[in-house]
Amino acid sequence: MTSTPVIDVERLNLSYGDFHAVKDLSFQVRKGELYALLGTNGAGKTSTLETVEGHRAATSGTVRVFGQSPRDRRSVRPRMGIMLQESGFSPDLTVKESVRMIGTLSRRRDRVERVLDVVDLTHKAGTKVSQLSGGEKRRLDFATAVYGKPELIFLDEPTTGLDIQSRDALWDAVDKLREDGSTIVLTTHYLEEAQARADRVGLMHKGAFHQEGTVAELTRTLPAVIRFSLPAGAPALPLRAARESDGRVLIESFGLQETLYALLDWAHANGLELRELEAGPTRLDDVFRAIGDD
Ligand SMILES: Nc1ncnc2c1ncn2[C@@H]1O[C@H](COP(=O)(O)OP(=O)(O)OP(=O)(O)O)[C@@H](O)[C@H]1O
Repeated sequence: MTSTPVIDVERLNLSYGDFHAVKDLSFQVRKGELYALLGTNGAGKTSTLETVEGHRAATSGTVRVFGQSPRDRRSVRPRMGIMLQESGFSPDLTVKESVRMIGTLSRRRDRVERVLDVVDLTHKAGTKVSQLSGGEKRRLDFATAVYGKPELIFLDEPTTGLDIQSRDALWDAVDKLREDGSTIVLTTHYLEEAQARADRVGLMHKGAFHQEGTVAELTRTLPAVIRFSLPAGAPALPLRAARESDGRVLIESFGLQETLYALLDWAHANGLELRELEAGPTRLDDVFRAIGDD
């Protein structure tokens, strides 16, 4: 039996006065998935998520979370952890008091010490929020998502301002939550993080999905890219190529391996070095760039 999706959005519309911000949007997130809701600025991601989180009423359409309306806060809210871009902890509270407050507000059970350990703030337990660095504040925000290991977790730009060690630690913690069965909804402008971790991506533009699917499904629509520099006076290339503004050669290919064979054969036969050679599959960045202004 296929279980009820954790999130089920059907023909969601959101308007601000005359402005139609979200247009007939439908998507589902299944149990255990990491779903990345991505998009251009102003695409409608925040508006959509606020509705799914129960903070905003839909203009029309239906939103179900665990099969219920997210506006039914008493039953749905304790099951979701929301890491906002800023949690707004009181600056006068200590880190430990803030984490304890998450427990009171969320009505989930956990040990404050365990949560402090997960977000690596044990050594700052007695420090006031106002005295934390930007990265430490962000890790405290992350505690709202981790506390009580909720079934559904929203991560809004979770790694902004974090150094590489803290980023890795955050993703390790997310991986552990997923092993325990949590479902994750991620928004981020760090596309490489979504590329590496999302099971599926909903890519929004101007209130609707431009594309939705796995990363492979999204990137398959664009060719892979090969870049390199050639010495002056090199013979003409045997493949269709363009020149980038910095003079590097750019070749696009839907058959990366075959094209590379042809290119390397040609370079070898002509005794040429392809300097700064890069070749790789299309990335989510490229899919974003291809959205254009349509
Ligand atoms: N309270 C509001 N009143 C009027 N318009 C709004 C309001 N909130 C959002 N909008 C508009 O709705 C559109 C969608 O905004 P939203 O914040 O959902 O986009 P987003 O995808 O989260 O954007 P970003 O990546 O820039 O944060 C934007 O054009 C925005 O200007």
